[in-house]
Amino acid sequence: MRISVEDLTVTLSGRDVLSGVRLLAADGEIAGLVGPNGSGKSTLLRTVYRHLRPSAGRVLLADRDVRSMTPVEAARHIAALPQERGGDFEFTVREIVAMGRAPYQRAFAGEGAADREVVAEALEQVGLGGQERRSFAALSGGERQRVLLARAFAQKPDVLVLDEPTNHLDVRHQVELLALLRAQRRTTLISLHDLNAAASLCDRLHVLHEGAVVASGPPREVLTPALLAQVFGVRAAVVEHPLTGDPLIAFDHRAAVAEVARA
Ligand SMILES: Nc1ncnc2c1ncn2[C@@H]1O[C@H](COP(=O)(O)OP(=O)(O)OP(=O)(O)O)[C@@H](O)[C@H]1O
Repeated sequence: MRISVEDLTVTLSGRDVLSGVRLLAADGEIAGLVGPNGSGKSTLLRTVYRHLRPSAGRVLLADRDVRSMTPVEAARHIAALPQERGGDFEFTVREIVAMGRAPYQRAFAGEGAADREVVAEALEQVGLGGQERRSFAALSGGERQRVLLARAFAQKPDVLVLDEPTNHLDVRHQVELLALLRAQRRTTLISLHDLNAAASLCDRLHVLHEGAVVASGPPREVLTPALLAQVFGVRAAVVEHPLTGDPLIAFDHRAAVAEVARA
């Protein structure tokens, strides 16, 4: 299901944190949001999953404004992995993943066999099969991230909205997560700080800078040395990845250090 963001403005504490943002994730496509700290990525994602209300513009899922949906309807369509956490600490791994099935259960009806199957499958997908009884509070940051991702998968949404899902993950789990997202073939809007991960995963990238989209397109067209200098303030070469052929950004860490030293 396609997500389109139309002329979105979000005002927080009297300031337009996003202004006139337009972007698209086509059906089945993985669209990446990249941009420096504070550029508005989380604000945009929060507005897509209805945590924030736009002051102008709208977010459409296919042709429907997400604000016109009931909470249950929205939860059947959109699953989010937000950056902020909390409130989940007294639960086991399985209980948290099973929460993803709530939008499909009638009040007090509890879980059915089909729900149990979906929960088990989601746990397997993130490599947490067999760990159902562990307490969420006792997990590492990366394990928690994978539990919350399994909850989003268990929701069986049309659209996944993921805010920095590779945070806390070691490199193997990062690679596995990206492979899992590719294999899902589900419309996905994802923010990533790791530009090389974004270049390899995303069909389309949207670059945010100071609350506005400054470039959109396939990673190869968007991630140019000029854009990296203008938007991120870094010197970098963009070469071809020797194993995959994806664009590979080689940052000049010495230049960055030299600039910081000069400032
Ligand atoms: N509740 C709020 N009230 C006022 N300003 C806010 C609020 N939440 C975020 N902002 C501001 O909005 C801007 C964008 O923040 P946002 O978290 O969307 O950026 P981001 O691109 O996700 O950043 P990061 O890469 O650091 O996670 C920042 O300047 C931030 O200080």
